[in-house]
Amino acid sequence: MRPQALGYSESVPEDTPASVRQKLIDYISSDAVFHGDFTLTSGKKATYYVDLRKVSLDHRVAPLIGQVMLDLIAEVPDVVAVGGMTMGADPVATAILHQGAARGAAYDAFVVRKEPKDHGRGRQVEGPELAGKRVIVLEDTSTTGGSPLAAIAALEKVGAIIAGVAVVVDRDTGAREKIEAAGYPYFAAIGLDDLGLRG
Ligand SMILES: O=P(O)(O)OC[C@H]1O[C@H](OP(=O)(O)OP(=O)(O)O)[C@H](O)[C@@H]1O
Ligand SMILES: O=C(O)c1cc(=O)[nH]c(=O)[nH]1
Repeated sequence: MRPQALGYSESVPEDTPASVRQKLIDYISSDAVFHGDFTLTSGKKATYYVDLRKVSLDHRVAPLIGQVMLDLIAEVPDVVAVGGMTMGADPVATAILHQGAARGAAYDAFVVRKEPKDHGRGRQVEGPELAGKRVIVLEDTSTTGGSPLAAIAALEKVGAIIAGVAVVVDRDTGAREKIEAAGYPYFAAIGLDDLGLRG
């Protein structure tokens, strides 16, 4: 509720999608960008690393991620579930699930294991049954696009229909091109220019 005592309720700004996205960019810039020499999952070398786990597991920032990602995928029709390759995608998926529920949007979440489980039910995709269902594959940070393509292979094996790939931070190093060339729409919430990381 807005404070009545101010007497100028018109001037108390609501959060807008743009202001929420800017808050997220600020948190990522201050808490999740590390400079140095890094080896990436693809084996490539890099001079900075976006450790999105630092913010996707932070109670102040996870709700912002959920809201920004909901806005990013809002126009993709008939999507019933979101998720991706564990573990970077996992907190992003649950943020969407919870923020979506708060908005009345019914997205379930799923987790794709890096390898099928070698006991129990032997599943690689955990969560709801996805055969014949449209899903969005999530990524926290995307470099080559190899991880979402591996997640897609596992999802298609269980009959899911891929409606697109949505990433929080895109490093602009070929993931979009690779995903689109494979025939999937690619959505990115935040890029190098937003984070002041472009060359
Ligand atoms: O676009 P790509 O070249 O596939 O690289 C990006 C992937 O690398 C990171 O995961 P990582 O493999 O470090 O695993 P983790 O999420 O389990 O930490 C990140 O979370 C992405 O999933
Ligand atoms: O390519 C990667 O492995 C990678 C890059 C990055 O900036 N952040 C991350 O979590 N993974």
